[in-house]
Amino acid sequence: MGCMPEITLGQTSGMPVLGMGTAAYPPADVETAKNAIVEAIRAGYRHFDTAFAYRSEQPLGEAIAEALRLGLVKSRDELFITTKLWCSFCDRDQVVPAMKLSLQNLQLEYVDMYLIHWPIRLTQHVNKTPVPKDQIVPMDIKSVWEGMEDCQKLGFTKAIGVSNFSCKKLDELLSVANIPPAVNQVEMNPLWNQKQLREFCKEKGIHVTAYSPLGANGTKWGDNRIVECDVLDEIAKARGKTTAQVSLRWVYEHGVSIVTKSFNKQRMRENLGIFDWSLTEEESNKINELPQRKGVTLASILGPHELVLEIDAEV
Ligand SMILES: NC(=O)C1=CN([C@@H]2O[C@H](COP(=O)(O)OP(=O)(O)OC[C@H]3O[C@@H](n4cnc5c(N)ncnc54)[C@H](OP(=O)(O)O)[C@@H]3O)[C@@H](O)[C@H]2O)C=CC1
Ligand SMILES: O=C[C@H](O)[C@@H](O)[C@@H](O)[C@H](O)C(=O)O
Repeated sequence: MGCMPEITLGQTSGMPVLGMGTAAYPPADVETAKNAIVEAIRAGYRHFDTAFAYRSEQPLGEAIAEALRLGLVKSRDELFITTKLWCSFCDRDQVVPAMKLSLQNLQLEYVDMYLIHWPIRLTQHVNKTPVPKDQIVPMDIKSVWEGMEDCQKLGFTKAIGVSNFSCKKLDELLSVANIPPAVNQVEMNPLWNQKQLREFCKEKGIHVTAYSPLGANGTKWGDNRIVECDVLDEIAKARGKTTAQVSLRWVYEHGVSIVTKSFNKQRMRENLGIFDWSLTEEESNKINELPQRKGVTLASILGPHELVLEIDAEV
């Protein structure tokens, strides 16, 4: 697989640049998810991305316990774990309790990174989507961030950050934050290159993590336009790689970290094979010219409500 580089963010131990995502579609049962995660640890993954909303915290926790039992890792510190505050907890007094709930699901004493999942608040817990319009309200960034800072100060997480924040939302956050966000996790792949947001984050010292780097192939929030892209396919064939590897390598060469999900033994290994080769300038330029389109929208999750569409439209 080649040696996996790590990124140092504040007080965290190094974050392996490629992590395993755990948002499965169709949703995986606890046993399936747990077994896939143990397999990923066996294959060499040390960075895992979960969220309260994915219901994958419990299987991830069980997989970590199992990996420790099996001796696949010697201590929990060898793993980098990210989880996320769901929108229904985006209220000053609910942030620390939500963090504790996630730790309980994970059977862990701390996570390495805690992110605000989306810059919006839901007034109720919902099990069904689309969410009724009257339950979707703006999030008070200042007070929610105070709760996130509490989580870090209390030692529940090594670092805090955000996800799906636009330049505008980051500006708002930076103007009130005592601890600046370490990370902004956003969709990024050859068809949605996030040029503007990446430049903004670089200037402000915020590290970008790319999600859905394969276009979320086969899920309800993505499609096959990356893994079946002609331009990527041509490069892949010429280099003896797969379109997925070409996409992941292209994302990696932009200085960001990546979370990508596969619960398939062969594909999770395939996705690790991006560190012992590089794209030529000509290949990169070809990929850079691909027409852009945003894949993952909040509207596809919560419904096409005005506030949600506003968030989807911001870059
Ligand atoms: N912060 C946020 O709002 C969001 C965060 N995320 C996080 O990012 C992670 C990754 O993003 P995700 O949306 O899952 O999408 P990805 O782009 O990582 O694609 C995952 C899908 O592609 C398939 N796949 C994996 N490897 C290959 C391959 N080599 N060739 C072909 N198909 C492949 C997987 O199926 P299979 O398992 O069968 O291999 C899965 O269906 C998530 O799991 C989640 O942790 C995702 C969306 C939003
Ligand atoms: O059930 C669906 C999944 O949780 C999906 O909502 C996420 O992957 C999402 O795109 C995210 O916000 O992270």
